[in-house]
Amino acid sequence: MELEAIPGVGAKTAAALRELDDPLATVESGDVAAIARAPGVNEARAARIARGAIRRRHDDAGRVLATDRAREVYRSAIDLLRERTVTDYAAKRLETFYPSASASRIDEAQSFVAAAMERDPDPTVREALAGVEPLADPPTVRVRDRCLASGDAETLARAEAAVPELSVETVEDARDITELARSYATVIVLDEAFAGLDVEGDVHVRPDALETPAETVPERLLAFFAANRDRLEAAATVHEAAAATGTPVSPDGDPAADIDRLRDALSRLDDDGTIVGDAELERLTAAVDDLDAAVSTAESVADDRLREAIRERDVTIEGTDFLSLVEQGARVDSLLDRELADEYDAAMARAREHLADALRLEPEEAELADRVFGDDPSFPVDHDETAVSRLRTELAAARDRRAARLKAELASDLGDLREPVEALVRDALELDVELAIAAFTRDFDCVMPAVVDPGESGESAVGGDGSAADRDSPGFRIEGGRSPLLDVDFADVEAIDYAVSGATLLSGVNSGGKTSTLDLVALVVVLAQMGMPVPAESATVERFEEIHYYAKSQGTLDAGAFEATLRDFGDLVEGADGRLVLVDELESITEPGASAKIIAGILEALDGQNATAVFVSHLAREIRAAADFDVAVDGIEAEGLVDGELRVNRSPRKGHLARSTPELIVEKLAGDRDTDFYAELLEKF
Ligand SMILES: Nc1ncnc2c1ncn2[C@@H]1O[C@H](COP(=O)(O)OP(=O)(O)OP(=O)(O)O)[C@@H](O)[C@H]1O
Repeated sequence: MELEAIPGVGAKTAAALRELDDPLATVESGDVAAIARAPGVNEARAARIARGAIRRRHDDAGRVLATDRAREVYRSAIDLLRERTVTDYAAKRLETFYPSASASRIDEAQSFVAAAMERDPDPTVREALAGVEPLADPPTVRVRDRCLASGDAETLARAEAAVPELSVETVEDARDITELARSYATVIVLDEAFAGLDVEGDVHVRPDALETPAETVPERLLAFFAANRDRLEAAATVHEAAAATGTPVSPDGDPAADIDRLRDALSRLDDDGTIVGDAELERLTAAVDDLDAAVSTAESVADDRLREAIRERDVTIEGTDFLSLVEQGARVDSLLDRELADEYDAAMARAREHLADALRLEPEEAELADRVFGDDPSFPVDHDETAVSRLRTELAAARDRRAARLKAELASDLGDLREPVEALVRDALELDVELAIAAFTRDFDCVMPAVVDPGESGESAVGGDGSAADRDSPGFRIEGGRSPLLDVDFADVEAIDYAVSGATLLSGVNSGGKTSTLDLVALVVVLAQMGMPVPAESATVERFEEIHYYAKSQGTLDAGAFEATLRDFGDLVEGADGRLVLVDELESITEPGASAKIIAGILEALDGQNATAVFVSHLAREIRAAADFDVAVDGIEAEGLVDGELRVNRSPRKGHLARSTPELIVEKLAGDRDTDFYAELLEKF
């Protein structure tokens, strides 16, 4: 499949996606973080691309959300889910769920979601998730003591692209290589032709060096793991915490990467990509760093020793010595040599001992250190700078060799973990998606709905009453539905039952819950077609082609807006099969008489088709009168007035025109007051 075949992916986006390792597989995986690694593609865009790929896979070109209000309900659904995520990744990944009209897409989403619903949103796991993020590629590290060399232009170009960390040098002959070996600690020659070359320095002929980056530049892997240490440790903790709750992240129980090995490798790595925890490397590093200070302390130690020895001795100078001192400018050192030879030797031994101890030198290193304090007596004691410098060079070389070996070893350990840790982190992030769905399920007492085929006649979601059952469209049936979108605490939301097949009016008292019922129906259908659980005890919904939800208009429309609205409905009733139409008080757009006629006309047009429609209206009686067919009416009934407050049964009653609020009040007054006026008024209703 071509990338451009994915809905929403144009030539520019496709070019950006081609920068990914395996663009098609990445886009198909739905891994929003991986898609967002393409240049210029942020996570929101990545979610849209992933959604496009899903649509493409399921041949799902339709747009189920057909109106602004329907799209708002979807946003609310997504927000309720997203609020339950811990990571940004999961929040974005949830956006790849959309209400679909494709049975295969809904099945696919439902099977993922059904497993997610079983998860336990354990607080320790959620806490650990806070530190998990998609793995980042650290900036390229520059390694200055190693270079690649080749005599072939094509190999040089490949080397530059494959190993940007190292300098790439052109060489023509062994002389060039010898020259390079003077400037770089290590030279890696890429041409087979130089095999067997004998030049001085650390020169390797490795034609496969570009294919084995872990050996050529272990720094790359080390930098990757160092930069991602916190994320990796957090992901490891997620896996451990999830396993401890008895519900491991991966279905087969084993994390994608060996966590003990990962933790061990990370403990050997510093945040800047250097090696830690190796006593020998630490010894050598400290020895190089402390060398000057240790030499100077060793001198003081020897001086103290000599000073003490001299102070305690009576030195007898023979006349000839005294004369030679005075006449020939001979130095006291020569006297020291003769008179205090033993003490001088002891002081020097003390200095050497101190140096070896302070720097924790190994015997062969100590031999070099011995030369720092030679046999020429002097007071104060002096050191041999050349010997110090040799010692420094030897120690630094040993340190660098050790570091290089450890880096190579660690990189080879980490090399095996490079791929698995990607999966380790992705699984942890995916777990967050699942836990959000599990939390949503628990918080709103959700069930997995049945989503039935529009063409399944006799499978009506409504059934039960004859009129509805013989329709082709199953419509929806919700039992014990409780909307989380209400302005009351979820605990206080009253459960409602409602089922509709075909077109119906929904009447009822003011504030009885008509709008809330439409919201609940829309939310349940949107969630069901996303493959998500719904807030109800049970629900069966038709797999609708489109959801048209019109919110109540904020007042009478002017002529232009009215005409536009009417045209919308004109389009809506054309080919309305498979559509869910929810309309809230359409009468508010114009004067009541005209409204009733318009609503009656729309219902008539819908009635002949396999559409499911609920029109909330206070004009049910007038609409019925204006319609040429028997309009179905449901009603949210007030059970009565208690202390001036309506007591409502929130579940709409099927085939029932509910009394309006004014009618209820007149009825109450007719009962309370002893005048004919209210009784006569009541008869008019
Ligand atoms: N199922 C319910 N459980 C608890 N409270 C509810 C429920 N349904 C509605 N309510 C409460 O009733 C209020 C009014 O509901 P809603 O706006 O849906 O009524 P309505 O019938 O559309 O009113 P109107 O006829 O004035 O447009 C809501 O704001 C909410 O506080």
